Amino acid sequence: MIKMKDLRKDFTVRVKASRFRRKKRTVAAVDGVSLTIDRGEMVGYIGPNGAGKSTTLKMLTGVLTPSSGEVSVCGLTPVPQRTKLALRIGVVFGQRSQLWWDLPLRESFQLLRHIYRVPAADHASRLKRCRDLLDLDEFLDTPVRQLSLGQRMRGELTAALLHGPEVLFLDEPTIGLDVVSKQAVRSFLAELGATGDVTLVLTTHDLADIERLCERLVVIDHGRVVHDGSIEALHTRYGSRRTLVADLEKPLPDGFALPGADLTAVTANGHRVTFTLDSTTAGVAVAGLVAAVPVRDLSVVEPDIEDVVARLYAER
Ligand SMILES: Nc1ncnc2c1ncn2[C@@H]1O[C@H](COP(=O)(O)OP(=O)(O)OP(=O)(O)O)[C@@H](O)[C@H]1O
Repeated sequence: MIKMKDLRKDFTVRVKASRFRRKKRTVAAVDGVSLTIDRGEMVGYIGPNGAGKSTTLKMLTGVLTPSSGEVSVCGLTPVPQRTKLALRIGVVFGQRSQLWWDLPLRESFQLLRHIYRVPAADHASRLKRCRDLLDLDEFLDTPVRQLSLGQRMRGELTAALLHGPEVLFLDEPTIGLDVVSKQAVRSFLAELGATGDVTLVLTTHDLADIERLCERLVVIDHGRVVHDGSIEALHTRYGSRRTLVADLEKPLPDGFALPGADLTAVTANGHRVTFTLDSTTAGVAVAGLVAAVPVRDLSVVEPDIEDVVARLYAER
C-alpha cells in the first residue's frame, strides 16, 4: 500500500557564518528511509521534534518532492499523480484545516462531496457513521470558526473520510485536545482500524495514541529509522520491566528475596514494597510474596512507553 525506498529530502538553509556573511548548509530532513506498509496496517510514526516526520508525510501525500529515492502510495507516485492520489487518501494535519472557516460543518461536507464526486448514498452512509461515532450532531450547523479545537478535529476526521480513502495520514490528530475529545478521536480511529479497510499512518507526540491504536511503531530520528517493530519489541530492546507493587499487613522479614525480581522500593514503614520483575512472571512473584507475608492489596504495573521512548531519544 505504501512503499518508500531510500527516500531522502534535503533542505538548503542559510546559516550565519560571520557577522556579515551567511552560508548555505544542507539539512537532510529525511535521510534514506525505506519502509513498506501493508493494507490495513496501523502504523505509529514517531520521533523527537525535527526528526523528519512531517517531511515524510508531505512526501507521501504529494506536497513535497523527494530529493531522491522512491515512494509510492496506492501504486501511485505522489507528486506527479497527486490529483489521482487525493481521491484515494485522506489527510489530517492537526495544525491545518481542510474545512471552510465561514461555513457550517454540514455545508463543508456537502462541498467535499461535490469536489470528490462521491455518490450521494455513499456520502450519506459515511457521514451517518461519523456523526454517530464522533457525536457531530450538536455542532453540525455551527460555522467552523466557532468550533472548539476538539469539535473541529472531529470535523476534520470526518472530512478526510467522506470520500472513502484507502489510506489515512494523520499528523498530530490529538494535539491540544482535552481528555474526553482525545478518547473520542482514539476510539473512532480504533473502530476504523478494526475494519481492516483503511491503512493508517499516524504521527504524534502523545504516546497514548500509539499504545491505543498502533501495533507497529516506527521511530525516526535525524531523518533515519531507528526502530521498526511492535511496542513490545521496543520494551524488550530497552529491557523495560514490569513492576509489582504490594501493600503488606506487616513488613517483609529480614533478608527476604524473590527469585528473579529486585526489591526496588520499600515505603510506608515497610508496608508497601515494589519489586521489579526481571526473569520471573507476575504470577510466580505474587505466589512467593503471599507465602511469606499477608498481602492486603497488589498491582502489576506495565512498563511505561514514555520512559522507553525517552531513553531511546536520549541515547542518540
Ligand atoms: N521548508 C523547510 N525548509 C528548511 N528546513 C526545513 C523545512 N521543513 C522542515 N525543515 C527541517 O527539516 C527537519 C525535519 O522537520 P520536520 O518538520 O519533518 O520534523 P518533525 O519530525 O515533523 O518535527 P515536529 O515533531 O517538531 O513536528 C528539521 O530540522 C526542520 O527544521
